[in-house]
Amino acid sequence: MNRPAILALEDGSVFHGTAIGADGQTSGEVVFNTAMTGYQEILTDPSYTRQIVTLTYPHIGNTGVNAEDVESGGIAAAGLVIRDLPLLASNFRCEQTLSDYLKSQNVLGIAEIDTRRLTRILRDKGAQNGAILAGAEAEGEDAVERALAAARAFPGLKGMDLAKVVSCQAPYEWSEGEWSLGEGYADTTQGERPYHVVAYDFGVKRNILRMLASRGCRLTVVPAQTPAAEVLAMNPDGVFLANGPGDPEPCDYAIKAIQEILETELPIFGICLGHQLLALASGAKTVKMSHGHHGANHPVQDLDSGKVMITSQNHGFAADEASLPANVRATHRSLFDGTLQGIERTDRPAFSFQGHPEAMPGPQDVAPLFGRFIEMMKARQA
Ligand SMILES: NC(=O)CC[C@H](N)C(=O)O
Repeated sequence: MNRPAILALEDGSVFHGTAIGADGQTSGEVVFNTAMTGYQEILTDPSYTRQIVTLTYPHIGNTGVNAEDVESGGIAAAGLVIRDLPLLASNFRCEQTLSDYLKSQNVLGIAEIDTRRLTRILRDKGAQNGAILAGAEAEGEDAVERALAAARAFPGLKGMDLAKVVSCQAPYEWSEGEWSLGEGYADTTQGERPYHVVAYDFGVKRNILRMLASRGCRLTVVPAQTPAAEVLAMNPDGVFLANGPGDPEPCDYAIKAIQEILETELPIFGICLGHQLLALASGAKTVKMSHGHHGANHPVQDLDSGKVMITSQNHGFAADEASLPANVRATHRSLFDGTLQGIERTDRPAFSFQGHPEAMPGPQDVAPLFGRFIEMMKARQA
């Protein structure tokens, strides 16, 4: 039996479809992601907290879901919007259908709407606040009115500090990710990983931790509001600033901590929200973008080499290149809209990237940035 669902946007657009997840109501900022694969990683990326994600690829759910392809402990997105849910989920790793997965985590989803029309609205007008009603909530003459009211009641992500909401509550150690010293070493897998990295958890994706661990990092993941003094007392070789949801600007605790860590000579590497926070801590400004970047095929240019990389992206805010102070250099730029994609401090061993070098989902072109962080720690140890 099909259950009804409604998606409403703050601009008054209304879509009628079928409920594929839990019944009830949800609201958030509606964004579109153009990646063709990775729906499970997208749903569980904490950076999507309070965002309703529509996927432009039309068939979503073909391979079902499994317990491994997750970027956090559960679904973080506020809702899912798709064109078509296949009748059958089929893959040797499939443990559950996408629909059962959404229901089991009490997350709403809507299918059988014109996602091309929706995407054009978001592209032309910018990301919209929106709401989904599903099941009994979507029935009755006043359902559309209630959906529009819920969409307009969402306050918007600007000014919203979500990093401290999704962050871990207590520090923990991370070692998942195969590590070896590499070719040429007799003993490739034994012994202690050589670099101790403290990672600020603003909503960290697990594949970032895996990629650091597999390059020789022992990781201590700490809550977003951990003061710099506590981090420095752990005597790290480097500090990592994670991705995360919401607006970077209100994260004053993180900006202050990063400023204090910048006073030392510790290597710092930031990804996405971590990049925006490094920019803010260095005196630059961030801005809300129109519809942001969410996809796995975004061309980004390395400004030093001229090389163009295909990258994975998920952000709705950006550090403003025009606001960079003299001791911050632009290192990367988006070839889609010219926005800033990477920075480095000229006076400190600190750099950051706006897109996702860990690329889950996505291409691996930017993965060497992890190696750059390792080289900085190696240089400091020497
Ligand atoms: N993936 C991220 O870290 C996103 C950063 C920030 N929340 C933004 O939307 O721009």
